[in-house]
Amino acid sequence: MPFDPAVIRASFAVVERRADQLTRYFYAHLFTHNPGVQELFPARLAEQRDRLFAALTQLVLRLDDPERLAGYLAALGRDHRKFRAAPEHYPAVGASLIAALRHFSGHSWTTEIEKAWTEAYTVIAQAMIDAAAAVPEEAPRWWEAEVLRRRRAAPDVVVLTLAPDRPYPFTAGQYLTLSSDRRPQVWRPYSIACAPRVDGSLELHVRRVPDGQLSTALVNEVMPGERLRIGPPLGEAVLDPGSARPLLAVAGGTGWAQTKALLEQLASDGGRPATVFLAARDDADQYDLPAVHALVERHAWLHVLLAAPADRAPREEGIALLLEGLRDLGDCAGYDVHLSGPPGLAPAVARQLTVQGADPALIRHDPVPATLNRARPLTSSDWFLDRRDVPWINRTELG
Ligand SMILES: NC(=O)C1=CN([C@@H]2O[C@H](COP(=O)(O)OP(=O)(O)OC[C@H]3O[C@@H](n4cnc5c(N)ncnc54)[C@H](O)[C@@H]3O)[C@@H](O)[C@H]2O)C=CC1
Repeated sequence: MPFDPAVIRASFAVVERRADQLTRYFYAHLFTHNPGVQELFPARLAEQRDRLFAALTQLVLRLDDPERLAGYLAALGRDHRKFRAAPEHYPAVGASLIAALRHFSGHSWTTEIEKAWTEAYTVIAQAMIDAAAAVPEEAPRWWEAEVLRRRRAAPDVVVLTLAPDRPYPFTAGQYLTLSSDRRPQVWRPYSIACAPRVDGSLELHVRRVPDGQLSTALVNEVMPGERLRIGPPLGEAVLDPGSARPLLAVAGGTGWAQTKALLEQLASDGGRPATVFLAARDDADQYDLPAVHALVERHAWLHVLLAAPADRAPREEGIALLLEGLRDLGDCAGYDVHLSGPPGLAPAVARQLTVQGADPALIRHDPVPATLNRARPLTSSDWFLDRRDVPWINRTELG
């Protein structure tokens, strides 16, 4: 690699806490210097800003692992075909990114850092451009998909069945990005909730989130017969194809979608011992129980444990209940572990299962959003103002 990953990482740590301002500055810079580009972006940029920084964080995390970096960049480059990103757009984005990094690094910005970022961005952009160019021109930039069925599974959750207009090759455990003309230019990721099917249809589980532009449209407005747009499949949290180890999956809320796909795939591969912890906010929030029961009845190798606190219990209670249930499992050595659910779940559960003997190299989950990495305090007063767990108190022992 022409640049030093350590220089990039150290410089990224300086701006990480200012992610919001940095990305705001980035887009302002990009739109000011490139009139017309703004049309490619959604009207409400707030969530888009978060996504840019999340992608940047994923890149920085992979800098030391050229193979994983290459895979990530190739998928990102192919995915950007759906935005009609062209090679000539990349220098403009690079210039605005470096301007933003420089602005928020203050005095710590040096010519050495600028050189490292410029070189890193050149490598990143070229890898994305090459990956996009390697896709045959006639290959779809996105797929049109008709909503075949829409089932309201809980007051704020719908299960959608989609029929893509062309074959949609994917591996169980992957996710896709989805867009609707009801919210132009807004693309959101959803795990595919099934293994590949003979009829080519796809299942998605969508929960309406507060202020969620697309999820609100999908849960409240979208009807069977309507057409949506889906981007190419993404994600690496798939089954290890060569593994004969037992599987341990932990799913929170609609994270069940990914687990369900993995279980269907295990079943079609002949099955192997699998234990699933399925956590919800309360009993009524276990939105897909008929499918869970059907899987358990059909497959003797499958064991599912449901974790749901009493109605309207505080969120912390749901988390505690899940972690307690996992603790009862005891030794977790030798499992393939799959985690899916809200952003905090994977780090918390991975930490606990590792203590219980799980091998960190066998734990898989989708990337955790960058917002979780922003907890690093800027100053000592920040540190005192932040609410945090006190690590030296074991709450369960106190109770
Ligand atoms: N592939 C994936 O990882 C997928 C992730 N998701 C994400 O899953 C989330 C689903 O949200 P909701 O359904 O609202 O779930 P939720 O926020 O209601 O959580 C469901 C349950 O998960 C457990 N949980 C939550 N936070 C935890 C933590 N920090 N540590 C340990 N356990 C925790 C609790 O038992 C909770 O009751 C969304 O953020 C969505 O983006 C959804 C689909 C697939």
